[in-house]
Amino acid sequence: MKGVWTTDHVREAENRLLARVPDGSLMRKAAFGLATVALRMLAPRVTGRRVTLLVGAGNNGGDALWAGAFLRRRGVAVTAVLLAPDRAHPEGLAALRKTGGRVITEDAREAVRAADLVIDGIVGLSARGPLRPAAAELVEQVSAPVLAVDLPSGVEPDTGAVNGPAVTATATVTFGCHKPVHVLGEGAKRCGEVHLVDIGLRPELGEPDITVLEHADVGRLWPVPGPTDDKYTQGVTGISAGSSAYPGAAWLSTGAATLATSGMVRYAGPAAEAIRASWPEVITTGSVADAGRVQAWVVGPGMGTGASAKEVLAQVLEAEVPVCADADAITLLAKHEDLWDARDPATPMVLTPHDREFARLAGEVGDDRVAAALRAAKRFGVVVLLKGHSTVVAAPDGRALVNPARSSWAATAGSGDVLSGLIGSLLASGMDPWLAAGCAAMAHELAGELAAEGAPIPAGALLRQVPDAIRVLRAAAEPVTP
Ligand SMILES: NC(=O)C1=CN([C@@H]2O[C@H](COP(=O)(O)OP(=O)(O)OC[C@H]3O[C@@H](n4cnc5c(N)ncnc54)[C@H](O)[C@@H]3O)[C@@H](O)[C@H]2O)[C@@H](O)CC1
Ligand SMILES: Nc1ncnc2c1ncn2[C@@H]1O[C@H](COP(=O)(O)OP(=O)(O)O)[C@@H](O)[C@H]1O
Ligand SMILES: [K+]
Repeated sequence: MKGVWTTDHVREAENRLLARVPDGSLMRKAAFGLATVALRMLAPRVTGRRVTLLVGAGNNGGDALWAGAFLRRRGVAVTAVLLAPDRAHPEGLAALRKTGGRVITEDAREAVRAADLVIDGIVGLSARGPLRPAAAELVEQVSAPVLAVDLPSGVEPDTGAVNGPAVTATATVTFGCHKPVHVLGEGAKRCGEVHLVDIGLRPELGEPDITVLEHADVGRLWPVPGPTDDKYTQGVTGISAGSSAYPGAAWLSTGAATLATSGMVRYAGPAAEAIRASWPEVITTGSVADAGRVQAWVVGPGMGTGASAKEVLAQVLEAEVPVCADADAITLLAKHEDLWDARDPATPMVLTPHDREFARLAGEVGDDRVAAALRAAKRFGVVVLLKGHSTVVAAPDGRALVNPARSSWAATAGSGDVLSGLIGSLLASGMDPWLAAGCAAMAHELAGELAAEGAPIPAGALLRQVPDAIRVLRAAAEPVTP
């Protein structure tokens, strides 16, 4: 598991650390790590290569200047462009000048265009809003790889939001820990490869604000049948989905539950015949009332939002087993407040809205997706999985998890139905609902990646890769044999 800390918490931790280490040592450590990554990006030839530093008003620029001094000692031709000459970090500037680095304050276009590598030290943790026009104009001239200091300038550090001109980095060096920008939204895409440089901050940081699961974590958590298990003991998943208009949603969701875990799947709804034909191992009935016992329900995909769908949703909520409510079930819950009364608040529930469903339920998502999901989770007493390129999973107790996607191939019609089936089967296995949603999000994204291999895919292709995705996750959890 990887931890992520908000800028406020990073700053507090930095202040505690700064109080007990010699002046300037932290920045030099950070800059040395930055220079090391820069050298790797320049390799194999380093001497005589041209590195241009874009230097802003604060310590972010200070890091870039100190790194420039380290690079000079390795024979790199370093030019620093000072965007705020009066406020450039004095010690960093002195260090660069001492090593023979060139410093310019105007006519910087050529230095930017001719660079082999650009280091973005325009703004870091104190960044607010997009790049200012002068910086934006310079950044537009860049064609070389960009190494961002702490974060790509112009991106919001705590949300990853991009609301105007911002740097797109080839790689980003983060100091001490990961921050929200490195895992959230457009910002995460702008970071490129993220390198963590240890500056001794970890002991000062406390509990992370956001968790990012890794393949091995999910592989370890994935339910595996034991020698004494049978089809019931592993948990039975119930799927209440589909309609005559949308039988495919039922097919995708049921298929995902069938492929994700070894227990049993029951389907209840109007697509029973179609399900029987393609998933013969699923026990099908026409209605939730006749379905028999399940350990978790998935409800909503393609079920419609009329009176009969509302009645079905109420029955599922009254069953007092964990529920994953998706798609139309979310719209129904937003429309009919009385539906919430059908639910036992102590029984786990996962809601899986995309942005428009979220807006119906809890207002516009806004830039801060983690805060929005946490707010809704607390308000409704449920786990909220907010879909998108970075999936956010928030629990009512304040836990937040982010699953950053490596590609966007999963953004295709019906792929959300697959996700709900995965979550349902993990809930049925008895997994904590926050982890169930997080593990499902990762398996889902990985299945999409494996299926796509660089070309668009339908949701059915993503579904078929679920077993391979589970294999990859479980393999990551196995100890490496020498
Ligand atoms: N505090 C520490 O001990 C350490 C800090 N480090 C570096 O310090 C950085 C934070 O430094 P600072 O707090 O001095 O602030 P920054 O360097 O992030 O920002 C400096 C100033 O830039 C201006 N600014 C804000 N938004 C802007 C925008 N969109 N365009 C242009 N200018 C903008 C503001 O006036 C702000 O105060 C970190 O990102 C990291 O790079 C590292 O050296 C590690 C140690
Ligand atoms: N840009 C994106 N990059 C990666 N994954 C995405 C992106 N947009 C959406 N997804 C994922 O694709 C799925 C889409 O679900 P949803 O919007 O419910 O579609 P549908 O209702 O058609 O199944 C979700 O799992 C979501 O997280
Ligand atoms: K930066």
